[in-house]
Amino acid sequence: MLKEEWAAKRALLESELERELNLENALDKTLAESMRYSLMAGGKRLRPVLLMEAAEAVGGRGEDYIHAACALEMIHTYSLIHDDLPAMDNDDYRRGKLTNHKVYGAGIATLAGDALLTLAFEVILRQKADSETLCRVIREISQAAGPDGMVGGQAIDMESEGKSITMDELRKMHMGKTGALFRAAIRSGAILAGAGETELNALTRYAEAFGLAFQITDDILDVIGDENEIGKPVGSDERNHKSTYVTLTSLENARQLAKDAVDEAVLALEPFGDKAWFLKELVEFLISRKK
Ligand SMILES: CC(C)=CCC/C(C)=C/COP(=O)(O)OP(=O)(O)O
Ligand SMILES: C=C(C)CCOP(=O)(O)OP(=O)(O)O
Repeated sequence: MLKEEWAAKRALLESELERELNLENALDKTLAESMRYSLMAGGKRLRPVLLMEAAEAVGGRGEDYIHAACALEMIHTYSLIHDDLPAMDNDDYRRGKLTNHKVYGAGIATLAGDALLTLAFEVILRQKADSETLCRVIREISQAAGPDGMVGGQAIDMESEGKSITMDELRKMHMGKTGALFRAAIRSGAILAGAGETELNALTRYAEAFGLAFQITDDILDVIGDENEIGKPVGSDERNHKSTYVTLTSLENARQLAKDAVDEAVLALEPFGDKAWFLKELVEFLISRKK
């Protein structure tokens, strides 16, 4: 069952992330607390779970890749802390709690993000794998997080506020801002578990469709979601004058685009049969999610 498997993988992550954040030996207690505040605030842990499940789809054991999985969640959490800062989206709530800068101030919040990003690369070095494979995975993740991936997409996002952009530009922005890390998560899990080129290509196709379905759903939830359930403000895209799949088309159209992306993702998994059951159920669940 999807929920049980997801919960089991999440539990493993929670305890490993907890172990990584050693408050007692921290050079600066406030910084360590602020990193912990956001990292342990209960996200869905989608990216690390995807990494582990991609490994399972190619016959590996997800648990064996826990360090790479933790590193991804640290990078994702850093990006959320920075995304919420006054200089970016200026949001007050995230993961059902006040945003990091609302509690610790913008300076410490910026440093907490920086620290999680750098810690991620120390943590991934704990991952057992032959050095060539590990270097390949670190390259996947750093490229996805960097200027030609997440950071680049975020820059396009900021520069597009208040402007009308085309569907093509929107897709390009999201492929960087959100899609790149999902893609790196899935590819990294597959690479670590020894996927061949054909398997890797199929999972990359799944990853790209997954990212698209996730983003369209995020845009839809920003319009019709329940603030208490999603743990962050709704209507923020409109307030920040952002183009989304909903504003560029319509709610109905956005729903259809999300469904098409799910179909594409499921199709990409066909060669894996039952081994990819979790990835299949997850993407199907994704478009009906409430948070
Ligand atoms: C380098 C940085 C800061 C990257 C941010 C990446 C990211 C996916 C932010 C959240 O996007 P969003 O603003 O669309 O989502 P939410 O509604 O969750 O804030
Ligand atoms: C990419 C976007 C839209 C930011 C939120 O990501 P998630 O929806 O995965 O957030 P958490 O569950 O990790 O809080």
